[in-house]
Amino acid sequence: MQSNKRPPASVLFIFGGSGDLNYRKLTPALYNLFLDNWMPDQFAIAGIGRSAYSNEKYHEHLLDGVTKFSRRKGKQNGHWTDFTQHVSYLQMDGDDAAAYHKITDLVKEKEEEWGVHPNVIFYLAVAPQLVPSIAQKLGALKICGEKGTTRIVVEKPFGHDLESAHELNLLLSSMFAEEQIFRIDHYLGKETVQNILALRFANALFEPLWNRNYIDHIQITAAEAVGLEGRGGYFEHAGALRDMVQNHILQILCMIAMEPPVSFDANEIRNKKVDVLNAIRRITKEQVHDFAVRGQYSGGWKKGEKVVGYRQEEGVNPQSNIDTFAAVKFYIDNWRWQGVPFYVRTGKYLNQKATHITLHFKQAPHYAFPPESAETWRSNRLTISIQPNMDISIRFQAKRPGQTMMLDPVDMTFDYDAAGEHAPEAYETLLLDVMEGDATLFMRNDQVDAAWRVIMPILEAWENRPPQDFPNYAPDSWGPDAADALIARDGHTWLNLPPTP
Ligand SMILES: NC(=O)C1=CN([C@@H]2O[C@H](COP(=O)(O)OP(=O)(O)OC[C@H]3O[C@@H](n4cnc5c(N)ncnc54)[C@H](OP(=O)(O)O)[C@@H]3O)[C@@H](O)[C@H]2O)C=CC1
Ligand SMILES: O=C1O[C@H](COP(=O)(O)O)[C@@H](O)[C@H](O)[C@H]1O
Repeated sequence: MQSNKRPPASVLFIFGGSGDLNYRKLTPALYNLFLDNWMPDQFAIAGIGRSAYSNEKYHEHLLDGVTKFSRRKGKQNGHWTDFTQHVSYLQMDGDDAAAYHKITDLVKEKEEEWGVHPNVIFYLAVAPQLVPSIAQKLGALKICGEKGTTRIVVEKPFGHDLESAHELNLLLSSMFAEEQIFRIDHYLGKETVQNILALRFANALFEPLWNRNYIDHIQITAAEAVGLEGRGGYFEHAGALRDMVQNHILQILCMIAMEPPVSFDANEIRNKKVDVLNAIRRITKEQVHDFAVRGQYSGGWKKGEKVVGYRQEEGVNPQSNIDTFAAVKFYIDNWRWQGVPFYVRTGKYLNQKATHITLHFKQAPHYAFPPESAETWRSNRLTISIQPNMDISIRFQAKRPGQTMMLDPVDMTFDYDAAGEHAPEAYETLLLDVMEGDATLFMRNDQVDAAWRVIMPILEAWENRPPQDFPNYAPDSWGPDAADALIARDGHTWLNLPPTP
């Protein structure tokens, strides 16, 4: 094990300790931090839920999740028993104020055992409608007044729309200081997303090109091959625009479009990002059909397996108008990006899992080669692949070896995959940041509001005008035809990268 500068003593309460997110992501991440020697010397983790579990049964349940979902794929589970010495389960109803003494009792017990006052972290991995009720009860606990040492982590979606997000922000800030509130967006913890900052701001090479003078347009794709995975009840109240665009995709867009930060101070980075959100052109509800496309998958075949359509999924209204696909064209009205379209798209049951950003450069000002020398001469592009491929690739024209002047596009690629299973998962990075009190990769209240403001006209237009053509795309496709038309109107096509061999 390497020797790391580790966070101070911490007690972590996970509301939703019996839920899916903890099973698949949080506990595997915490166990990896433990194996990599990043957990504090003194720590305790308490999962909270109404379900009944003995500690022993709870550990078994969590180990199952670790074996299936950890990046280590079940390797090094030999240290599991050591880890579970720190993990317990508290059966309680988050709506029952009388049960909250269980929390203060555990903190007190650990304080006495360790002889220090620990960080107390409340991770709210529960449905969004439960968040206000739990937050209110936590706010009433005496330990929550202790600024700096008590933190609350709120999962996405943060609110349901601009108004509810605003209310939630008001509620949280009436009980916690801003530096105690960690609004999580797990995309910001991904290694390849963080690397966007390194690529842009540690290299002078790209800066002169990174603007409207050289960039023709930008595409961001966050395609998912999976469907609902049992989350119909949640998705029916969300939809792809809320689930992915309002948060993950707009955050990536901010990192691509933001101005260089003066320092890596949390507020400096967040200021630069919020400037981008505030500069995104507001469209009216009437303009929405020119800028946004929605889709919903039908039943069909997915990699040789028969799957049901969205409206037949469990927990879904058989007449549902919820979007499982969304594509939007954004403009950023500022000096750097005037006139450069940013096309973004996301969807469930698409042809493959692929998250990537491509910057398509303008054509060379004068092309002296014979027209037949190349298939296309607008082929300069920079691709940042976030997942599952993790690489950065520059495409340019090169002479085909031989006696004639024929050109071919070639790729120069940096493979981030080399770190393989050693690269930390997003939730590892973010949980460590919470324990250390570093909010750089978390959303500030004004960022959340600004992101909602960007998508509200689209949400409102979609809610008021039912789609006439749902379902409108087949599983294993790249979404509805209208999404191709959205970008084709401007003379472009979506870039679908070939799958990993
Ligand atoms: N799952 C995922 O991949 C992702 C989830 N998220 C977000 O994480 C949050 C949780 O999602 P997920 O884990 O999938 O949801 P689940 O439905 O799997 O889990 C919900 C959890 O909430 C608990 N719960 C419900 N009611 C109460 C109550 N009254 N008191 C105490 N606990 C309660 C449930 O426990 P019990 O029934 O035992 O009470 C359960 O542990 C959501 O906001 C979701 O959007 C974000 C990104 C990805
Ligand atoms: O937040 C969410 O993200 C996942 C996709 O996350 P990824 O890390 O696998 O790309 C998405 O499936 C889910 O619907 C959404 O809530």
